[in-house]
Amino acid sequence: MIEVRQLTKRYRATRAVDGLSFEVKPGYVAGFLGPNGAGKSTTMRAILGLDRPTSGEALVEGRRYAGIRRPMHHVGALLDAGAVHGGRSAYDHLRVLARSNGIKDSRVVATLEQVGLAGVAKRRVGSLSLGMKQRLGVAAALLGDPGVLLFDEPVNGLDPEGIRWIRHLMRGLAREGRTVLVSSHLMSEMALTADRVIVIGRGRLILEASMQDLQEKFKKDVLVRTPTPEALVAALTAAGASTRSEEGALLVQGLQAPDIADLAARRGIPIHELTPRSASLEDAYLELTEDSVEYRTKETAR
Ligand SMILES: Nc1ncnc2c1ncn2[C@@H]1O[C@H](COP(=O)(O)OP(=O)(O)OP(=O)(O)O)[C@@H](O)[C@H]1O
Repeated sequence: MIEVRQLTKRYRATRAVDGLSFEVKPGYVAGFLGPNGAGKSTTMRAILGLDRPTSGEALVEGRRYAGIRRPMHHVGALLDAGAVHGGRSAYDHLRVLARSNGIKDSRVVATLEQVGLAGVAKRRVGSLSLGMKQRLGVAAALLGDPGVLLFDEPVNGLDPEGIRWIRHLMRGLAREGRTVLVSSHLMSEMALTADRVIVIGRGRLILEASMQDLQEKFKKDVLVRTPTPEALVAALTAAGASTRSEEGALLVQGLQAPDIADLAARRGIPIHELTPRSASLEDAYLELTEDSVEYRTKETAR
């Protein structure tokens, strides 16, 4: 479980995070979305005790990170996969981490297997490809078998095979009952991975919802074609729907497609096409974060 409560982090004049509250429960992958500079990394750093909140708090399994003894047993994170000591072997890199948290060497072997790096365990970290470094970062996060996992932009720079692997891994971790928080710029990526989304902009919460509710919320309208639009508009308006015309079709809001069909049938109005339309998730996301992006653009232009 992750609990972020009224979290604020200020850097001089910048409010990187501004009174942000949300929760992630075990058994779910939560997608953490927001435009550049929205405050995602700062929030994750606060959860991991790497940044001190100006006010508010971020708790992992009910405790502040700093108060957790041997934290790798409780929370694992993949932040910047490139930021590892290049001179050590993959095995030694993990062994140093493991020993600092009282984790047995046998666990190092097991996690190297789990992430598919057993064959390159003796290779220097510096010589590994970006995809392999990403897997090594994941191995480090999993070492202590933690209940909470944070991934900051894990698919950045990965090839399609690597992306599919990470997606699969995160879903599997949630299925095992772990709490997974993953940041991304891409709603389309999150649609394939996350059960819930937390969207932030300018350090504030814009939306926290299940992926299903988000899709429902952005159902746009129903496109209807009929040879007798006047009769249908009158019937729909009387039923409380709103309509507008576009390129020979009617766009109807306020009634679902089956209700429109039933209504038309009752009145003997012929229907030639009936198509429910929803905004793509990417469009929905852009609409949600539009204001925050504008704000940032103006701010940097100053
Ligand atoms: N150490 C710091 N010193 C000063 N300002 C900072 C620092 N870290 C972050 N910021 C500012 O805080 C804001 C939030 O940054 P943060 O990196 O958390 O956003 P983000 O959502 O992770 O962005 P991105 O998607 O680009 O990684 C930005 O305006 C950033 O410039």
